[in-house]
Amino acid sequence: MIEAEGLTKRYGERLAVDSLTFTIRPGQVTGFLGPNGAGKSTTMRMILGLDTPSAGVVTIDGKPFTAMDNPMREVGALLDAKAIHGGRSAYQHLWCLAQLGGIPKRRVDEVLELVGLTGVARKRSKGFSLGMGQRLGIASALLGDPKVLMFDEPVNGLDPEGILWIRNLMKSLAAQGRTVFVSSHLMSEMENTADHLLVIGRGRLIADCPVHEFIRKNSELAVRVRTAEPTRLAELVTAEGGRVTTDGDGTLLVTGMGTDRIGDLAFDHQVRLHELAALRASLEEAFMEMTRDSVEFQAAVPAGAVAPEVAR
Ligand SMILES: Nc1ncnc2c1ncn2[C@@H]1O[C@H](COP(=O)(O)OP(=O)(O)OP(=O)(O)O)[C@@H](O)[C@H]1O
Repeated sequence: MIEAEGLTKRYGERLAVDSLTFTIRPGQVTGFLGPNGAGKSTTMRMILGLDTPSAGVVTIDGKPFTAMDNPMREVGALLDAKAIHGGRSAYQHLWCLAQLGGIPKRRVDEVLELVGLTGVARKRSKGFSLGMGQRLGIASALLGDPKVLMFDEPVNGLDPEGILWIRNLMKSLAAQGRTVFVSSHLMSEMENTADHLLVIGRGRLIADCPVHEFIRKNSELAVRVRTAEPTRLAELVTAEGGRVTTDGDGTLLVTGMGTDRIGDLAFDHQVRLHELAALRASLEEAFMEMTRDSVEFQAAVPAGAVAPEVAR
């Protein structure tokens, strides 16, 4: 478990992390979301004792990182996958770390196997692809078999297969009862990986809730309706307080009214329906909506097509 209380980091005039209080619980994947510059890496560095808080405290299983006897066995982290000596092989890199942490040699083979690098373990890591580098970074984090794991943007630049692999790994680590804390600015990725979300913007806590609750609270439900009589149904829905927009082929998009009510209305007035589907905004949309005011670098974004999903 990771617990922060009033965690604050100031760089001169800049308040990078602003009085964050949160608890990251074991047994689930907690996604750490925020736009660029929100303070995610700074927070993670403070958890790992790599940065000193200007105020507040953060502990891992009740202790500050700096007070741990053998940190490698208690917490594993992937902060910067490139922080590896290119002249060394994956095996040498892990064996050096293992010796520092008093970890037996067989564990090096175990983690190499776990991340799928056994076949290239003796090759110099200089020739590693981004994905292999990430795998090696993850192997280092897992070396001490720690209960707490932190990954800063682990899927950055990975191909779909690598992303899927990391996603499944996070979930299985959480299912083993570990605390898994992972930062990302890929909302769609968190939607598929995380159980719980911590959202920050400009260093401040914006949300701390389960993923499904985040979506429910931050996205308006819309309903897509296809009918042989769009004009008539639109009138009926509007008369009952719903809001209707139409697209070119006569499909209605209704907000402010759920599928049950629309279906009943259609039935009562004998309007034939061809499709009635609840849509919800993706996490991406909910996140952008929520952090709209806290984005450090705003760019003009063209009004994009909504890519809603059918509600589960
Ligand atoms: N060593 C530093 N000195 C001065 N300012 C810093 C330092 N490290 C971070 N900052 C500033 O603190 C703020 C938070 O940065 P941080 O890297 O923690 O954000 P982030 O959420 O991880 O962003 P990104 O997604 O872009 O990595 C930014 O405005 C950044 O410029």
